[in-house]
Amino acid sequence: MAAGPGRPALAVEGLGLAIGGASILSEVGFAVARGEMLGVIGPNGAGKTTLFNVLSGLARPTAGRVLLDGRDVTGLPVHRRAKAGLGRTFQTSSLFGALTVLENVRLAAQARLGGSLSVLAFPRTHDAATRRARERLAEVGLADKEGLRAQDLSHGDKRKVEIAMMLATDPSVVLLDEPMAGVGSGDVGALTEVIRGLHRDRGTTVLMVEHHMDVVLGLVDRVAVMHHGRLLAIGTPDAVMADDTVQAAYLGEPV
Ligand SMILES: Nc1ncnc2c1ncn2[C@@H]1O[C@H](COP(=O)(O)OP(=O)(O)OP(=O)(O)O)[C@@H](O)[C@H]1O
Repeated sequence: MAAGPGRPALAVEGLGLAIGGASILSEVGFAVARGEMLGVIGPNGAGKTTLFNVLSGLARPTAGRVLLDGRDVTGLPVHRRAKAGLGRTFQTSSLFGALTVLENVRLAAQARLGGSLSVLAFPRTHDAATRRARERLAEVGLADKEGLRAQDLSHGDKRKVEIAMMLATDPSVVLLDEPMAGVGSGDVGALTEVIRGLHRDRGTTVLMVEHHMDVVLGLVDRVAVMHHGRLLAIGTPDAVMADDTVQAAYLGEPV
């Protein structure tokens, strides 16, 4: 299939993942429109992180397909999907603590711009990467913290650096895995606004796993509810939260 404006930014069809006889994901299918923000929620162990692993290429599904802008990327490794425009942040911090904020983001920018081992080309790439890193840090509101060591930041600011690193790779679709995990209540509002900006100002397509229901429901266009490795429901926050099967899943009743 060729890429085109009417095509979903990301789609999955009949996704399944079985490990040692256990079915971790089963018949998961949905499509995310360009510029849409989709929340992925569900009780612990529902398969949300595994779904993100399959989307980003860390895990290979045993059934089904992943389509990025209409292109079948199911067989592509992580770095090829990243090159095709898929960005991801993780539940746990992926920063180099001893490096500064700017150095962390510059590394991501350099990876995108293509490093060169030539001593003649290096200064040029380095300058371009520094410029790009500073732009992305400004976008997430951390311009004044570029010289701090990453390990000295609050959890909320670390998450913002991770988002800046992801943005430095120019993704068109981003996967945010529990961006609020470990973030103090005082930082949740600012981080929520950074994520809202990704969507509103950049038009980035965003999929976000998050346990903070108030954050998810206040941000997203639609919510997908996972339960026992299956897609239980998908729709607007109001419709999904009014769904009896979703209520039952959260109360631990059989659905
Ligand atoms: N490599 C694996 N081998 C065996 N079981 C696995 C593997 N990866 C995940 N699982 C199991 O699959 C299920 C789904 O796990 P997953 O981490 O995707 O859930 P989750 O919805 O992200 O949970 P949480 O909200 O707690 O992060 C769990 O029961 C988990 O133990």
